[in-house]
Amino acid sequence: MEKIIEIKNLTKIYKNGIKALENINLTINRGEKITIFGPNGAGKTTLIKTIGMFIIPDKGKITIKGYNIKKESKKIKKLISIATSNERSFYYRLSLEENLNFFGMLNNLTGKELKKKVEKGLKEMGLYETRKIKYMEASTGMKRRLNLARALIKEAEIYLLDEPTNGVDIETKIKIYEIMEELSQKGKTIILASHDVSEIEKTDRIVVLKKGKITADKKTGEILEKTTRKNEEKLLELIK
Ligand SMILES: Nc1ncnc2c1ncn2[C@@H]1O[C@H](COP(=O)(O)OP(=O)(O)OP(=O)(O)O)[C@@H](O)[C@H]1O
Repeated sequence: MEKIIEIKNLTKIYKNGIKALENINLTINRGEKITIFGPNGAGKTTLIKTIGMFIIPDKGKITIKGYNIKKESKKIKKLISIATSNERSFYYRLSLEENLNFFGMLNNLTGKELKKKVEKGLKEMGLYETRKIKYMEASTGMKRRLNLARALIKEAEIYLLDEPTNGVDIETKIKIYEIMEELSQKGKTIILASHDVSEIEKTDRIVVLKKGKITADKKTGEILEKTTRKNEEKLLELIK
């Protein structure tokens, strides 16, 4: 298996003294679908954002496809696409469609390809009808879906998705799972931060974080049963 992400002795301490990540060691292979699972405040978002280069770690090393994130961030930017909640980097006065167009252009999409991808993204996320609404006038759910559409239209090798189906309706949820499956079929690596059983079931591996430390790393099938009934209890057992 080809290693795509290697994390060694990663530590992140916020200015308020909170150690959000402590000595994390993790290797992720190309094409894996993996969930970072843990209770509130465990460090999931911090880990996702550190891999996504939004957060600078205090200690440790991350390499992506052999590139060091400290020294070769430009190369890595092309390889990753990230969707986190509380996204602030949209233009408030632009419409949903204009925001996606702008982002597509930043990612070197032009002409027909840009148009096609933006349209597909809007349709997949159920935003086509409301595409002319200004970002500042969109509902929270629309903003979340736009955030996902933006992450999913980018041609990347690694998709980092922080609770991707949180706050979206069932139809969009199913669509997101379909897209995740499509990406996976193409050999893309997908990393989720999640509490959601149905989301976790779609991944192959579960890495459990507790108070900034990895406490378990298992194949999803080793933990969860095929029938989903008891799975919520099993996941709770892991973070007790
Ligand atoms: N910008 C920040 N400044 C200071 N402390 C922070 C900051 N962001 C997160 N923390 C703290 O770091 C710890 C890990 O937070 P993080 O958001 O990574 O956890 P999480 O597992 O994603 O939680 P949740 O499931 O609630 O989203 C928490 O104790 C949190 O309060």
